[in-house]
Amino acid sequence: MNGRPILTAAETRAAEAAVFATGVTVEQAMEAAGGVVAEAAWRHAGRVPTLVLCGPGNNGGDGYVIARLLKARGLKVRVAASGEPKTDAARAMRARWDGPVEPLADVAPAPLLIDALFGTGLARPLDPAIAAPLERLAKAARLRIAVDLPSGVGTDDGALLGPGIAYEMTVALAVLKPAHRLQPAAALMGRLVLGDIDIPGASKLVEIARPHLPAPGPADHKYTRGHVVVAEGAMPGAALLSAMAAQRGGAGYVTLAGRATGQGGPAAIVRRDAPLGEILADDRVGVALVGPGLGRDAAARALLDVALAAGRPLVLDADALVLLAGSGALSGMPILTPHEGEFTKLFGELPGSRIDRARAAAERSRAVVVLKGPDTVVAAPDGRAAIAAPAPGWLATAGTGDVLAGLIAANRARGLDPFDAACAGVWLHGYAARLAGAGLIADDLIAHLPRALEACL
Ligand SMILES: NC(=O)C1=CN([C@@H]2O[C@H](COP(=O)(O)OP(=O)(O)OC[C@H]3O[C@@H](n4cnc5c(N)ncnc54)[C@H](O)[C@@H]3O)[C@@H](O)[C@H]2O)[C@H](O)CC1
Ligand SMILES: [K+]
Repeated sequence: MNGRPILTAAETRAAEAAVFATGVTVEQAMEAAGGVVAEAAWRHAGRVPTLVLCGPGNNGGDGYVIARLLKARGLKVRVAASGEPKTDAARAMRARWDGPVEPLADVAPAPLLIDALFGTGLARPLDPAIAAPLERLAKAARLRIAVDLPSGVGTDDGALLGPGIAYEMTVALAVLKPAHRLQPAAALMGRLVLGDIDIPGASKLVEIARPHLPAPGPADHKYTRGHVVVAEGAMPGAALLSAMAAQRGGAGYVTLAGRATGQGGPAAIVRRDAPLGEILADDRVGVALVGPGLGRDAAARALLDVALAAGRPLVLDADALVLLAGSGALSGMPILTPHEGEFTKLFGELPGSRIDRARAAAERSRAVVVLKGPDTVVAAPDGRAAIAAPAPGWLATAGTGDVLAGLIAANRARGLDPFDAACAGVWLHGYAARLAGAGLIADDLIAHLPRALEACL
């Protein structure tokens, strides 16, 4: 799978254990971890008086190493701890720290705060006796750096288990964890740096990577590049946005068909008033996109039924998802693109993290599920899943979902597998949003798609 692996706390421990089984010691891994964080802190903050907060586990162990290494570089470093170290490796690192260790409760702040209280081992919400001084010291500092994770977030679900402090930098150790990309935790990370400590991790969960989308070759023509048919329903503006996004997103041929309610848009988009079933009977149709502006009435239902029966690759969005509520497994592995509200209507209240929920929904529906949001998750029925890197909050505006559906449709029509097509669409969408910048509207995203595509050649 493309993209940086993301490992849960248990998977990270298993990856560490596999390395320890080869003869590497925990102390060596901890020295390496402390080394990468000290280096990153030095490069980020320079010669700044520093306070390192150490917890009871191996995250705290990393903290004692960081304190020693920064002190060796000539920094003024103080250490405060929430208690005595509880692991052998952390005790060993505590013993190698030659300065005092102050109690957390009443320690004075410093301009740089390094938080090594808890990492992947946090098992429950932070006690106020730890959360209160952490918050006080973070507020008084000028710069805040988190070791592996901000203390007080759920590693696997990104939940808030502490004061929700925003850091300037987080140094993820060995691999990314779900909390680095899942909200609300992801918003606290600041600059996210991956600290390589030579512990390889493989996972069925990755960060969505820039896709490779080669330019059309000499043998390509409009149909090999992908023919996207977008169903036009009650609100034709939404379908037009999807159609334009599919077109600028690389599709060779885009047709609007269905209720023939719309007008306007580029002359290169073909409008047909033949019955949708007749149009989808053409085996050169690469994908049918149904849902944006579809409506929820009998006519909408009829269009959806025609598309479901046509046997073409499908992308189902918006109203189509609401109409699908209560249906079981779907055939042909369609791509479903619900936001939270549509997801709940479609699948009910599922337990677990956004990743767990998207995976369960994908398995149940036999579809690729794109659970949209500030931390979009893509999941396939075979367990593959991917999380998008943070995209600009400016995407929270009308029509951007229609653009995403069109982009995913274009990538599916060009022949990508449903999971890869969904990931490619999400990546292009986020990248186009960064190019479009502050105050973007959905139409601006479409205007920036050619440059986003160029980045993938
Ligand atoms: N990824 C790697 O290869 C390496 C990671 N390292 C660092 O180790 C931590 C994980 O260490 P671990 O000891 O498993 O967990 P923590 O330090 O996060 O904390 C466990 C410790 O805390 C207690 N505890 C849990 N929740 C609470 C709470 N709410 N209040 C109080 N105490 C709590 C628990 O009982 C334990 O005693 C990882 O993040 C990296 O930073 C290593 O350096 C090796 C390489
Ligand atoms: K931490």
